[in-house]
Amino acid sequence: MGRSIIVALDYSTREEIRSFLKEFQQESLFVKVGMEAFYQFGPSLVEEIKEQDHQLFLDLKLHDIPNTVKKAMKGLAGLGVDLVNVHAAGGRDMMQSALEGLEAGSPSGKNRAMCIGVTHLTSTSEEMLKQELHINKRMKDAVVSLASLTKASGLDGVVSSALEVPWIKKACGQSFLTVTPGIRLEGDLAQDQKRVATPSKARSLGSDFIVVGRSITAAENPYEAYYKVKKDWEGSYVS
Ligand SMILES: O=c1ccn([C@@H]2O[C@H](COP(=O)(O)O)[C@@H](O)[C@H]2O)c(=O)[nH]1
Repeated sequence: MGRSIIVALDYSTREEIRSFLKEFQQESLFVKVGMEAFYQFGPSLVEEIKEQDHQLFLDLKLHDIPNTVKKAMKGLAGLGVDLVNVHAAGGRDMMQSALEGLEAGSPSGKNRAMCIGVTHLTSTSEEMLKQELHINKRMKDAVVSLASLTKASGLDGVVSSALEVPWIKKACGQSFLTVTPGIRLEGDLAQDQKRVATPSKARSLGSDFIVVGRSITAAENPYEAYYKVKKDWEGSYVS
C-alpha cells in the first residue's frame, strides 16, 4: 500500500456517491465508507464500489467485547475490503480478536484486509482529553501510548491526526501505517475537527494516508477539489 489520499464518501444519498464515482471511471481511487453510508446502504454499497476497482476502507471503528468484535470482523472480512478498523481503547484482547476474526473470514487465497486502531479521534482537543476523558497526558503522549498498544496487539497501523505522526513513527517504526483524517485545504473551515493539517503538512509530517471528506465532497466541484487536494499532497498536478 503506497502513500495515498482516501476520500471519505460521507454522502447522505446513494445517488450522490454514484455521481461522485462516475467522475473517476478512468482512475482507481482509495475511498472510505463510514457509518453514515454503511448504516444506510449496507454491504451492497461496498460490493458496488469494489466492482469498480476502487480500494476501500470500511471505517466502522468496532469497539465491543473481544468475542463480539471477532465475529463482526469475520463477517466484514467476507466483503473483500482493503482496510478496516477498531478503537484501540478496546484493548489488546479485543484487537487480537479482531485480527483472528479477519483472518478466519477472509476469502481463501486472499490476504486479509489491513487492520488499524483508532487512537484519539481528530475531533478531540487537548482540553477535552483532560476535562472530559480525564487523561492527564499531552495529546501526543496519549496517542503514542495507544499506538504502541495497537502495534503490540499485531495490528498494521493507526488512525491519528497528522500532527502526531512523527512521534508514532519514532515509537512504532516507519512501516507502521498512519492514516490521518482532520485534513483541510488552506482556508477551509475546521468545523468539528480539532487537530487539523493541510495535505502538504500531513505529507511533510510523514502520514501514509490522508482521509479527506468535506474539503472534497462538500466543495462546489468535488472533482476539481480532489485534484486540488492531490496537488497539495503530491506537490504537482496529476490528472
Ligand atoms: O479520528 C478520526 C477518525 C475518523 N474520522 C473520519 O474521517 C472523515 C473526515 O471527514 P472530514 O469531512 O474531512 O472532516 C469522517 O468520515 C470521519 O468519520 C475522523 O474525522 N477522525
